[in-house]
This record gives sequence, structure tokens and C-alpha cells, in this order.
Amino acid sequence: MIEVNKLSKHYRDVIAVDDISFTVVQGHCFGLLGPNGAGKTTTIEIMEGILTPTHGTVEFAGVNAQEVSQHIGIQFQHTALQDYLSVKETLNLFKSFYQRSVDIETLVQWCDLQDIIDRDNRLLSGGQRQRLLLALALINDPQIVFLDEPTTGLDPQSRRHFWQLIENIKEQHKTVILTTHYMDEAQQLCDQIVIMDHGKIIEQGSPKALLERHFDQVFLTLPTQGLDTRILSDLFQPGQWQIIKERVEIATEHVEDTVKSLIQANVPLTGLHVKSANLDDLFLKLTGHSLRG
Ligand SMILES: Nc1ncnc2c1ncn2[C@@H]1O[C@H](COP(=O)(O)OP(=O)(O)OP(=O)(O)O)[C@@H](O)[C@H]1O
Repeated sequence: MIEVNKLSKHYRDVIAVDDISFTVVQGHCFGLLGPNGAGKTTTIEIMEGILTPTHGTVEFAGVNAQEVSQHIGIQFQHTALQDYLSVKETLNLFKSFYQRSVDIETLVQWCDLQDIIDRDNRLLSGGQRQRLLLALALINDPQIVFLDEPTTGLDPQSRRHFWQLIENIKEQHKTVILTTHYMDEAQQLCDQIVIMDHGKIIEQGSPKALLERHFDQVFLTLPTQGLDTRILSDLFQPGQWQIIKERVEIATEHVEDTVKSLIQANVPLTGLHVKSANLDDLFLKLTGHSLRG
């Protein structure tokens, strides 16, 4: 559906995006991931036609360049909403800007706005505001919806609620392009991801394929409290274990053997968890630093 080819964006002495190429498949949820400053917003703004690239091209299959804006909807990180208007009045205002639009009732259903439809924009919580901004991005019934960090700053419950709405949008066979620095969000929603760091792509593929490609191991984790870490140094290779937030994490391909050696060394196993690698672990492995660090 969208072909991004050898894209770069240079500012005076900063290379924000550095020769990246990828394809977005129609109907997929595509995730652009990376830490602050990785180049995600610059890439997405070039795709949206807001910024001009220094080099490279973005092509939308079956759509000529002049008509692209009619086929896309954008939820920006920051959008000013008109004071003293209700949610319904805001939807009607934005609807009047377009020749083609979705029924307000349909938008209310997609974005779960029933409870707040008569509320003044100024009284919306963070999660409610994001739901309204999503509805505004969908108002022209676009084939492609761009969401730039839509859940940043939301509480966990509102984030999960928003994920459900993105699933609703996918059910309408729309293509969703999402930037996020929440790996769990990408893992939950995205069919395909591109991981960026310092303007370059460091990995791309489906979350499942990437994890299978990079990890044969699972992780055993234990509370550090009451644990003598010298025992771990004796039992395991230096890169095989690390301490993260008051828990020791041991990477292993052989869970039973590792548990046996911990028992033999009298390591207390209260609070032992076994977890599979996730996209956070992948990011750490690829870059040597944590995404949120
Ligand atoms: N107008 C500009 N002039 C100069 N440098 C810029 C400009 N816009 C972005 N940059 C720089 O380009 C790099 C990429 O920025 P970008 O906003 O695309 O990253 P990001 O991955 O979206 O980060 P965030 O998660 O913080 O939004 C950063 O180093 C940023 O400081």
C-alpha cells in the first residue's frame, strides 16, 4: 500500500532520518518504534506530506500524489480543540470541512464516545480527548490512519481502552500507522514493525518473527532481596544475567538445568518467574540500551 524508498531528512547539522526503506501492507497495523529522537515523527510527517524529504520517495499504491490527502487521516500528538464546544459540536464542525465523511453515530460507536458526546472539550480527561482526536482523524473515512504516539501519558486502563478502538479501526480494513515507544503496545497491536534508532532502521518484520529470529532463550527472574549475587557470578556467564528493577534476570535455553543449578546452590526460588522475550528485550539486545532509558 505504501512504499517508502531510501528516505532521508537532514536539518542543518542533524540527520533526523538516514536512508530508510520499508513497505506498509494494506489493512495492517504498522508500528514505527524507537526512543525519543530516533526519527519517528520526522518519518511519519514525511509520509503524511507535511515535511519534504531531503532524499527519497513515499508512494501510495493506486493513489496519485495530489489526492493522497483525501485518503489519509491524522491524529497528531498535540491538537488544539475549540473551547466551549461539546464533543458532538466538534465532530459536526470537522465533518463540515470534508465532502466525504462518516456518520457521527458510526464514529461514536468506533471511538466509544457515547458517554461524553455532550461534554465540553475542556472537561475531557486525557483518554477521552485521545478518543475524540481519533474520531477526528477518521472523520473523512480515510483508508490510512496515522497515529503519532496516541497513548503517551495515558493511564494503563485508558491505554488498553484505546487499543480496543484501534482493533475496531482495523476491523474496518483500514491501514493503521502508529508511532510509539511502548513495546507492549506494538506487540499487542502491530502486524509489522520497524525499529529505528539514530535515524536508521535497526530491525523490521512482524513482532513474532523478530522475536523468533533473535531469541532461543527464555528469562528466569528472581527478586534480588536476600540473594547473594556472587553465587550467580559463579553459576552463569557475565552476559547471561543482569539486575533490572530489584530482580535478577537470567537468560537460558535450558530452564530445567538452570533451575536445578540454582537449587543445588541453595538459591531461594520464592518469587521465581519464567518469561518469554518481548520487544523490550529485543530493543535492549539490538542497541545495548533500554527503550525507556
Ligand atoms: N526542525 C528541526 N530542526 C532540527 N532538528 C530537528 C528538527 N526536527 C527534528 N529534529 C531532530 O531530528 C531528530 C529526530 O527527531 P524526531 O522528532 O523525528 O524523533 P522521534 O523519534 O519522533 O522522537 P519523539 O519520540 O521524541 O517524538 C532529533 O534529533 C531531533 O532533535
